[in-house]
Amino acid sequence: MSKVNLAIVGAGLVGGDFIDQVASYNTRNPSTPLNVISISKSRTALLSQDFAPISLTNWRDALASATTAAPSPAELAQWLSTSPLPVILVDNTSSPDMADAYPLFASKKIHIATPNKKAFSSSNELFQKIQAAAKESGALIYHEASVGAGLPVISTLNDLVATGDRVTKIEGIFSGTLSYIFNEWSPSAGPGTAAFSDVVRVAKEKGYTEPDPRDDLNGLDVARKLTILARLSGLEIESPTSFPVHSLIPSALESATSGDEFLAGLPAHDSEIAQLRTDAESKGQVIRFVGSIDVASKSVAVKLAAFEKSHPFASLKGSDNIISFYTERYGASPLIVQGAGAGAAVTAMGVLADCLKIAGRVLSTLHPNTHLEVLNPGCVYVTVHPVRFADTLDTNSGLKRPSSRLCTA
Ligand SMILES: NC(=O)C1=CN([C@@H]2O[C@H](COP(=O)(O)OP(=O)(O)OC[C@H]3O[C@@H](n4cnc5c(N)ncnc54)[C@H](OP(=O)(O)O)[C@@H]3O)[C@@H](O)[C@H]2O)C=CC1
Ligand SMILES: N[C@@H](CC=O)C(=O)O
Ligand code: NA
Repeated sequence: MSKVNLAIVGAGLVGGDFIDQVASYNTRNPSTPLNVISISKSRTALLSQDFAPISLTNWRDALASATTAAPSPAELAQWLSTSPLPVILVDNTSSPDMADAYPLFASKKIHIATPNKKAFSSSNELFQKIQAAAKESGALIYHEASVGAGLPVISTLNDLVATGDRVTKIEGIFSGTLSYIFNEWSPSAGPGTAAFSDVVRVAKEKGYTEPDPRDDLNGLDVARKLTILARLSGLEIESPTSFPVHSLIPSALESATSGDEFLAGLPAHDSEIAQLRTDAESKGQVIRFVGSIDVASKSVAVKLAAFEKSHPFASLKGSDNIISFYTERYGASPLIVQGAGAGAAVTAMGVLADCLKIAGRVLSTLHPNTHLEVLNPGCVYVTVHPVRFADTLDTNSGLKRPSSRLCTA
């Protein structure tokens, strides 16, 4: 057995690119393909019969004409628990209902790869339940793309923590949307001339924003990312609204009933925010939207701040994120991760890389010279070590059997 089944939920910007990347991966790796057994949107789905792989040729047309109702998370979990192969749920939605069902999926040993921040950044209770269910069943849960899209942010933090380094502070620009908006609106190269509302509209057109751009502009998306990183650094964060978060939503637009209504009303507020830019420029500074976690004082904050043009945050390009990890080992010279932090292709890449890591680790349990060790029993991150005594693989059942043969690896 060298395959896993993938159940994909969400086929929008990120999900669509993800499916295309899986199709391309399977073409390049025909002997070890990722078997896609379902693709669902909010209302309809393509579901495999008997877990046979779905053809990804023309999947968009097939999904557009599908009439099968999308299964509820509980129905999906029930079906996937009968999969003859290990199965990965790929949640490419931003749905809180999906996030709420992670404990159920994990309890059935359904592995999860996702860019959806909700499960790890909502209530601490949900976060704890997911960890407990994963620990109990051995389900692996990877969510690299939930912070900084495909950039290695979560894996870097986990490596720092797992190797015994002490993280003291994390700070940076965590929103691709807000990075793009402020890099364009308050450029380090010269005086900014663009209207704030125009730049927001282009950010949405480029696919950087959340499905509803207010989720970026209200600071909540950054707050969710900080919540995830703070929790992985060992801080107990009750929710993403339990610390100060700056919102860029004008108070008069707080009651807008849709993202489109909000965007239509935004130009009327361009001059309010332009004053901030004028003030910063008069001091030779630029405005950036930043997040910080101070581990020692347990303080987390999302804020607008002015930076000298020589500061690394001032010279970012496009939708780049920049994240600085200050730790005991790195001393005064922080470990910095920088690059595109939003967009369909780089986000889907992060999700696919997580699927490959899960597949590699799940399948390596079935191979003779490696085994899995859960580093932190409350945590879902694992590493692979060589073992001295090999297990033999029963190729019919796919189960490991202990063997007394000494492994030479
Ligand atoms: N865009 C980016 O740069 C980044 C995005 N992310 C995250 O990736 C995720 C996806 O974002 P994006 O692709 O932009 O969003 P989209 O709105 O483009 O796509 C969302 C998809 O999810 C489906 N969906 C929504 N709710 C449900 C549900 N309850 N059950 C089944 N399907 C559902 C939608 O179906 P339908 O079409 O029927 O509505 C749609 O196919 C989000 O969590 C986002 O935060 C993370 C990093 C970067
Ligand atoms: N809207 C988010 C997408 C990634 O999480 C962002 O702009 O960073
Ligand atoms: Na990432």
